[in-house]
Amino acid sequence: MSEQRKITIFDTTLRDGEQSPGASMNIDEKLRIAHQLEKLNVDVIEAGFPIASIGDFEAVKKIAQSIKGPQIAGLCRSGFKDIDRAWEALQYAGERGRIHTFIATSDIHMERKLQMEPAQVLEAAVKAVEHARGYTGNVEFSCEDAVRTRLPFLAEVVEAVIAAGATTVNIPDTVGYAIPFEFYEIIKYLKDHVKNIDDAVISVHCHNDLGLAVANSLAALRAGAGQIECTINGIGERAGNCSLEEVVMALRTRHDIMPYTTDVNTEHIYNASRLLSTVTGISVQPNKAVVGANAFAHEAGIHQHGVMMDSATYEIMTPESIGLNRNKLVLGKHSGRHAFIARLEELGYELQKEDIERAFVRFKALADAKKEIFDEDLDAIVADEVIRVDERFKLLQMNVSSGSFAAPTATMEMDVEGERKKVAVLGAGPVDAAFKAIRQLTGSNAELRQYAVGAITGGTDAQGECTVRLSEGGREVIGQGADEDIIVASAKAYINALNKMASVIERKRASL
Ligand SMILES: CC(=O)SCCNC(=O)CCNC(=O)[C@H](O)C(C)(C)COP(=O)(O)OP(=O)(O)OC[C@H]1O[C@@H](n2cnc3c(N)ncnc32)[C@H](O)[C@@H]1OP(=O)(O)O
Ligand SMILES: CC(C)C(=O)C(=O)O
Repeated sequence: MSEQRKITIFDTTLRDGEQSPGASMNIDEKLRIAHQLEKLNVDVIEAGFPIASIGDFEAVKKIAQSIKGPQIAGLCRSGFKDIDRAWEALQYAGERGRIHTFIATSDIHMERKLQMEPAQVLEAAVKAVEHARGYTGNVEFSCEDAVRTRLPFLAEVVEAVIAAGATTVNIPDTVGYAIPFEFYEIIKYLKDHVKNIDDAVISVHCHNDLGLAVANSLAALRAGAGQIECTINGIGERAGNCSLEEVVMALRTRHDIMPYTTDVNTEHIYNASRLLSTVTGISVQPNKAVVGANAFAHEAGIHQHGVMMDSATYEIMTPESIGLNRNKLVLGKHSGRHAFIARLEELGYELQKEDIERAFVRFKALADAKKEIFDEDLDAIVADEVIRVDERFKLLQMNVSSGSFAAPTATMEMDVEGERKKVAVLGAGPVDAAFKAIRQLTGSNAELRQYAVGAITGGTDAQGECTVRLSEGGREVIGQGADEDIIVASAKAYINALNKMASVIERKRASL
């Protein structure tokens, strides 16, 4: 096996990940995720795009102030205004602050989008890097749409930005077009043709439009790349990015043929995945590699028999290696605060005393209605009682009558921006009546794009979990809610989505 190489893990969940439709996070939510990334021990956290909005600027600043350990990056276009704004937020991370500036280099992007000549793009790239170097010695430059860029021009840009002071040069597959052999050749070409290539770390940033983001990233390492950009659960623009958990676990599991290491504490992967789903409302598909609900489940008799004899017969990694701990205390109505707090801590939640108390009261109420409380129930409780408390619209109480005889009616009482309001409304069904009542009370015109209901765990006493996707003025948000009563869960999800929409609109308005 050739020499060991440490790979830099650059997490962009809070920037490219946030570009997933509906994944917008507020400042507190971003900070919560950043703390989890700190526990994972990623090398770099890309915290946002500071010039995009006041909210994003504040989030990057707060993360730069609070997170110790990982470097903090902020994205900016090649214009000086973007770079200045990025550093204004990143300066709080001191030497750990990284300016990440970019411009597209493919013919289609230069001609059709930027309407710039290649020479102008080259000049803008060099000037951006030089300007960023005026602030920090930690500058990353990305050639957007590198995979569709003519290779001699790509090499020219890479050489020029390294000469200008870029310490990391990123080669993104912006549209997820590459296949592994080809991506290997692109990185190899740069290694062979760029004179000063060893003066910078070569990074890759792969999108998943063909489902090849992880494979392409691994191929690039073989050709000499030293940094992988990735996101938790693979979220990101369109089909998403290279998934952190997949690429890191591939490196750990197949270390026999890939002599590369990372510093990621993989035991925090499962909690990171769950926390992100809870915060964004974007759940993980059951068959998702590494973190899906079925990733360590065995259905077929032959498999079950094998696993009973030796789990390695059908498991190529252990659940414990990603922090999925099967040996846990069973929580139920006879459990006390000690076991409850211990479980929350195992799940990665660090809560204030008063948050724990509120969550515990809700836990006891749920445990009265339900035999066993699962981790997913605890996630829903934390989401409702801790993560979503500072909201503009709150459900106070509701009652819905429905059936095959009387017209479905929802009576709803809400706190709307500090004012107690009540209404009774008829609907085509109970959910329709509840949603109409919420719309009347909040005055919202958002369009309902998707409504889904499921059970958090098995059994008829399971909590119902609802997901609601709303759109308004071209913006899309996802809301989630959970409750033993699925109509109440639906109302909570709708209200959660309205709160997210309000905060997205407010952040955008503040930045204009
Ligand atoms: C591949 C990626 O993922 S890149 C990151 C994508 N992420 C985002 O876009 C999210 C954040 N973006 C935003 O909030 C907004 O797009 C802003 C604040 C950056 C810009 O908003 P606006 O000024 O309204 O411009 P808009 O988004 O409509 O158009 C983009 C402008 O940036 C220019 N541009 C695009 N990329 C670059 C670049 N790398 N360097 C310089 N200019 C660029 C475009 O040519 C266009 O310029 P124009 O306004 O002179 O025509
Ligand atoms: C700005 C770059 C890194 C990017 O997100 C992309 O090209 O997909």
